[in-house]
Amino acid sequence: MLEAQDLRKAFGALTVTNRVSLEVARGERRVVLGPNGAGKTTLFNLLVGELPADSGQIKIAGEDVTALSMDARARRGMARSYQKNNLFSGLTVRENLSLSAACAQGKAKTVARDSLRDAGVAETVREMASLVGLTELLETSADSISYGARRRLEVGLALASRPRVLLMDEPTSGIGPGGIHAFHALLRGLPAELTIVIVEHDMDLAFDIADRVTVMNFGEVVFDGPPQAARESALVKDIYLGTWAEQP
Ligand SMILES: Nc1ncnc2c1ncn2[C@@H]1O[C@H](COP(=O)(O)OP(=O)(O)OP(=O)(O)O)[C@@H](O)[C@H]1O
Repeated sequence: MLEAQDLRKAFGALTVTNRVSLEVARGERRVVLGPNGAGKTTLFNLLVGELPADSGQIKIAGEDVTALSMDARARRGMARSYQKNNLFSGLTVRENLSLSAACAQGKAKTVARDSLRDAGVAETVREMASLVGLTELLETSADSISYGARRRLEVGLALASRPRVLLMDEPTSGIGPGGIHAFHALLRGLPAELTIVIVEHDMDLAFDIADRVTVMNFGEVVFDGPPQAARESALVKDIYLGTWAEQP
């Protein structure tokens, strides 16, 4: 469903992703692990089209999207939920979800009460709120809900476009053990055919949800395999203990 072939990106003299290839099957839960600065966020930026790759190729469902804009990739089913807070804090949960659904359905030209009351938009909002466990909080302002609920709302916003591929950058960062538990329940409740790629720092959490794990270090993929193999890999352990050094 999502393929990257030999992606490379440099900022000046600093190469931040190099020879990155991955292939994520339809419905797969892929976790991308790696220490700070390994290039995980940059990889996401390349995949969604926020950054152009210097070289390499990206495909969604077999179609080459490397030259396409972020919007064009979104129309082909790519969505991303952000590490940073990306909500309209003055608006309610319902209004946030409605705006996202109206945009995704091309009904936001006159963003106003009319588009937000549209039956198709309202239906999507109901569905997404239920998927991310926010039905009870629909009328609450986004700045009054807990941090964990805000993170779930961000996922809801990304889902409102009914993506085929969802990229999540550290969706559980800073939400505490209870929030993490709720987030994992949310992940398990998402449609089985949705392809999900998650950047996650915590290995145990990653192993709990991953079908397959990709480990990055110094901008390169250094491991790609099932969670159990990642858990047993001396290389992966070394990277996490900080004793692995880049080979010349
Ligand atoms: N726009 C930019 N200009 C210059 N350097 C950048 C830019 N964006 C990222 N970098 C550098 O690229 C490297 C990889 O950063 P990136 O954010 O992709 O890593 P990461 O694995 O997501 O790390 P973290 O877990 O801390 O978010 C870092 O050294 C970072 O400083």
